[in-house]
Amino acid sequence: MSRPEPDTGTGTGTEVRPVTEADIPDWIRALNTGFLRTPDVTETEIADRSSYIVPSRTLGAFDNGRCVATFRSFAQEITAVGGTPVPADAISNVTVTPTHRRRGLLTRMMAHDLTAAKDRGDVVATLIAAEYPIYGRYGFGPATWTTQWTVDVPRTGLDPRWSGPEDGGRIDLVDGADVRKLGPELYERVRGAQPGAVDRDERWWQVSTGALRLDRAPWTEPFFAVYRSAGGEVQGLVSYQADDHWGDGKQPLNTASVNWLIAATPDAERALWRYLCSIDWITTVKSGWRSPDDLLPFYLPDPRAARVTTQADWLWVRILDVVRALEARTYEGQGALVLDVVDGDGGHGSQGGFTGGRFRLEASADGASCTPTKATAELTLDIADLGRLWLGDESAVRLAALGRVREERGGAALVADALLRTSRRPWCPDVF
Ligand SMILES: CC(=O)SCCNC(=O)CCNC(=O)[C@H](O)C(C)(C)COP(=O)(O)OP(=O)(O)OC[C@H]1O[C@@H](n2cnc3c(N)ncnc32)[C@H](O)[C@@H]1OP(=O)(O)O
Repeated sequence: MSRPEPDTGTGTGTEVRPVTEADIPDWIRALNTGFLRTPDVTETEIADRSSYIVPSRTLGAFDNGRCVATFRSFAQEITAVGGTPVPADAISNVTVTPTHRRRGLLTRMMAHDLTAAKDRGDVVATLIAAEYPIYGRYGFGPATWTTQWTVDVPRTGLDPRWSGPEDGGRIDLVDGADVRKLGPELYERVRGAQPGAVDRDERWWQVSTGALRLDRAPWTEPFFAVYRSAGGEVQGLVSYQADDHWGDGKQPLNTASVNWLIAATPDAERALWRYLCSIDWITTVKSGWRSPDDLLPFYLPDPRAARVTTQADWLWVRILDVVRALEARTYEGQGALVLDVVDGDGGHGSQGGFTGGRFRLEASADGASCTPTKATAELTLDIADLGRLWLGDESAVRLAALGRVREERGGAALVADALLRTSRRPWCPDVF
C-alpha cells in the first residue's frame, strides 16, 4: 500500500471521516447492518460502545449524512517472539453496508487508519479477518493460526477413576467475581510468555464473566474452574458450559464446550484438560479456539480421540515499522540476511513504499539489529509475507515454493527460517 493522500472523499460522493459523539447511534446501526445483526440500536448498546470507542479512531463513511461503513481501531500490545510487548494498531468493526460495497470504502478507511497508526509510531497493525481474501491487499499476512478439537472422551484411554491432579495441585470451581480477581494477573503472565497474545482490558473480564451484559450476546452463566499449584499459586483458569443430552439407552451424552482456557504452566494445562475430560456425564469436550500446537491431544493416552474440527488463520499482522518489528523480537538462531521488503510501490522493493525498503537483519541469541542497507538483497518478499513470518509461524521455504518470496541468493529462504521460526507456534487467545 503506498502512502495515501489525505481523504477528501472526492469522486465518490461519500465522505470518510472520524465519527463525532452524535454519529454513534447511526454508526452502530451501520455496524449491525454490515454484520447482519438486527439494525435496531438500543440505549444500552449506545451507552456501552460510547464507553470505550475512541471517536478519533472510529471511522464512518457517510452518504448524504447516513452512515454506510464502519471501521474502528484501538491501542493494543502484542507479544513479540521473546516476550516484548509491541505497540499495535488493533483493527475491528470493519463493515461496508451491502448497498455500498466494492466502491473502495474499505480501502479508503484502511488507508486513513494505517497512515495514522504509522505516524503514531505503532510497530504493527493487527486484526482477526472475517474472510481470508480481504486484507492481504493492505499488507496483512496471517501470522497465527487456530485449531479446535472435539474430544471423544470414552476413546481417550484416560483412567475414569481420576479424582484430581496427581502433581499436588488442586482444582476448584469459582465464580465470576473470583475470575475478575484472579484472571488479570494470571493472564499477564500467560501473555508475556506467548508470542501473538494481546493485552486484555478490564472490560474483557467483565464481559467474559457476566459483570457486563451485552444486548447482542445473551449471557448464560458458565462454569469457571481454577487450578492452583502445590504451592497454592493460581496457574490456570477455564470457562466452560455443558449441555444436557441423553441417549436412547439412558446414557448421558453431554458435551462440555470450553469458552476459554489459560494456563501458565504445562501442569496447569494438563490438569485442566484432564478435569474437563473426567466430569461425569461428559462424553465430548469441545476445546474452543486453541493454538495449533496446543498439547491437548498429547495429554490423552490416545491422541486420536482429539479430532481437529477447525483449522484456520487467526491473527493477521501488518508491519508498519520493519526495523522496530524485527529488533523487538528474539531469535533462536544466529546469522544475517539482507531482505528486500516490497510494500505497495509497484515492485521496486528497495524504494520503500509505505514501509518497505532493503534491510540487513543480523541476529543471534544476544540480540538483533535491523538496519537499512544498499547491500545486494538475498530475499525479496512482500510486507504481507514478512507479517506472516514475524511471529515465527510461517516458513520462508514454504513461501518460496509458493512463489511468494524470491531467493536472490540460493539458500536464503533456509537462512530466513533458521532465524525467524520458533520451536513453539505463536497464538492469540483472543477475538477482537
Ligand atoms: C477486522 C474485521 O472487522 S473483519 C470483518 C470484515 N467485515 C465483513 O466481513 C462484513 C461483510 N463485508 C463487508 O462489510 C465488506 O464487504 C468489506 C468490509 C469486507 C469490504 O468492503 P468494500 O468497501 O466492499 O471493499 P473495497 O471496495 O474497498 O474493496 C477493495 C478490494 O478488496 C476486494 N474485496 C473486498 N472484500 C472482499 C471479500 N470479502 N472477498 C474478496 N475480495 C474482497 C474488492 O473486490 C476490491 O478488489 P479490487 O481492488 O481488486 O477491485
